[in-house]
Amino acid sequence: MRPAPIVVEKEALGREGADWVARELNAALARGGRASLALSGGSTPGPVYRELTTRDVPWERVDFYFVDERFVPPDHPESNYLLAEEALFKPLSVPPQHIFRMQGERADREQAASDYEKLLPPVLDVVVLGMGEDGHTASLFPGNSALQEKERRVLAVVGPKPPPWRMTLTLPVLRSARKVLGLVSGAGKRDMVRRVLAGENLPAAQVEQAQWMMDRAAAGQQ
Ligand SMILES: O=C(O)C(O)[C@@H](O)[C@H](O)[C@H](O)COP(=O)(O)O
Repeated sequence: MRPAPIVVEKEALGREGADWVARELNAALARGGRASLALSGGSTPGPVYRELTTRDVPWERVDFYFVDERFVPPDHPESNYLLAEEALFKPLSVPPQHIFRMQGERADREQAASDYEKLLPPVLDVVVLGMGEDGHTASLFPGNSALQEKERRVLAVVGPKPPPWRMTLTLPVLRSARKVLGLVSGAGKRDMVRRVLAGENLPAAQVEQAQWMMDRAAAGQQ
């Protein structure tokens, strides 16, 4: 069943998002062993990542993965890795062996995607998603054939959001994740939020277990 969305003040999105992720990571760690956290890019998750660095989580037991990556080098301003590195990995001093990066600098995009499949755990514990105004999530864009993928866990795709070439987890991976937080902010996404929550045939609506968390503007409350 699709969880009811959580609506918070814009300034509280980072804090509430971080509380949610920290709680679910700790719940996953309470089962023993390590926990996996997969990160998205875009503008909305940054404040959540920064807040997370102050949360009480045994970070040395967390492995970091990526939901998607743009085909740019890891020090490029458009790199999702760079965002996570600055907001999360550096402040937490995460050792490199706990960071599983999508290699956006590779020329052979197909090979880079299939290499990443080998790194992914069978099931991700916690996933952070965003959503675009067109209803995309991860780098799964409306109308793209990647949405039909049933076998491959990671694909190289071309999308309308620049930079166009991207690597993305596929729906089977996202749909099998234990906990998914979808972050949305701004009035520009209001219409799409409504359609996704109504279960229309849009990429973001396919991840049915996602807990969407948004500010009032995205929820159409102001
Ligand atoms: O790397 C990316 O582009 C993404 O992971 C993408 O799916 C993003 O989460 C949404 O486009 C929302 O992005 P904003 O938060 O910037 O609106």
